[in-house]
Amino acid sequence: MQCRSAEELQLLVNEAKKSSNKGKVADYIPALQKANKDTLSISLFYPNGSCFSAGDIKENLTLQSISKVITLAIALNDRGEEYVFNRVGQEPTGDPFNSIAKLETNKPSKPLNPMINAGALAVTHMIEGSSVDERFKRILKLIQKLSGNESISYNKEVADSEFKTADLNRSLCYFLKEHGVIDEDVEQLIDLYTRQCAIELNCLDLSRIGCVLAMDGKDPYTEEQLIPSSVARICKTFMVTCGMYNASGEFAIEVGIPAKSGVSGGILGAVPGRFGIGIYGPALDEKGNSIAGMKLLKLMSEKYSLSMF
Ligand SMILES: NC(=O)CC[C@H](N)C(=O)O
Repeated sequence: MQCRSAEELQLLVNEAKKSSNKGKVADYIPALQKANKDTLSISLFYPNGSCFSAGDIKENLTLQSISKVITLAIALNDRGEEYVFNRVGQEPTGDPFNSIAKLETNKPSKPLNPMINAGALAVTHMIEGSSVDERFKRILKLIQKLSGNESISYNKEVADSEFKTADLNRSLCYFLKEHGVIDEDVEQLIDLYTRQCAIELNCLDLSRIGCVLAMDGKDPYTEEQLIPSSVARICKTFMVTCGMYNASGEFAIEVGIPAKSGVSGGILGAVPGRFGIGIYGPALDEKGNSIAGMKLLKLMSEKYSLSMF
């Protein structure tokens, strides 16, 4: 079953939106505090090009942690599975996304998965290119292709704001450097990472990216294989096991679709073989997931039988 109309979707949005007041906009990246806590929008994009939406889907959001899925796809392409997974693990942590704890206790010392900050920083380090600009352009280019929107760029204010305050991420990098997981200049890596997190798009763009992932990496319009299907499979698997931080298990039970969230309040969803989802709801729960976005996905999963389990 699929969503029959934007009106039907709007009713679910109205219901889910009620939970926004229990959440809080991210403030550890100062520029994100400007977001409107009560916003909730969604776009669903189907392989035949049809799209349903509710809320202001043209409102922009930055990718934040959602970018980790895209950089993983590039690193797997650039370096191959063996290289990537020798340096980053494949297991959920049960810890917050920016935790440093398991880097010390896990032996050998490597990040447990590519969806936590430590793992994502190691993955971004692996992206090939002769300069930060060139590596960043490669990330941006893939996002433009996946979303079919060449005008996507990054929000410099958000990137600068995170760059100035990213001391915890710097600590993760120095730890990784000490243990030989990365070997580049930390400021340079933080520059690239904060730019990747600040890539700015809207729900519609996000839902198109989700649709390509749902269709195993193939653009349903052009039929171009934008990401190899084996890479798309790995990305979607990490989205299931680690995509919603330390709420991924509960999310798998309650919603049951591959999804990745970011602290901007974005959620990228891919319902395998069916459609892509883009959500923006900046009020976050205590784990950093969009509180109304999670509620909306739960309502949708129940109504449209979306769970893959
Ligand atoms: N959970 C997130 O979205 C985190 C991304 C953010 N840029 C950070 O590194 O802290």
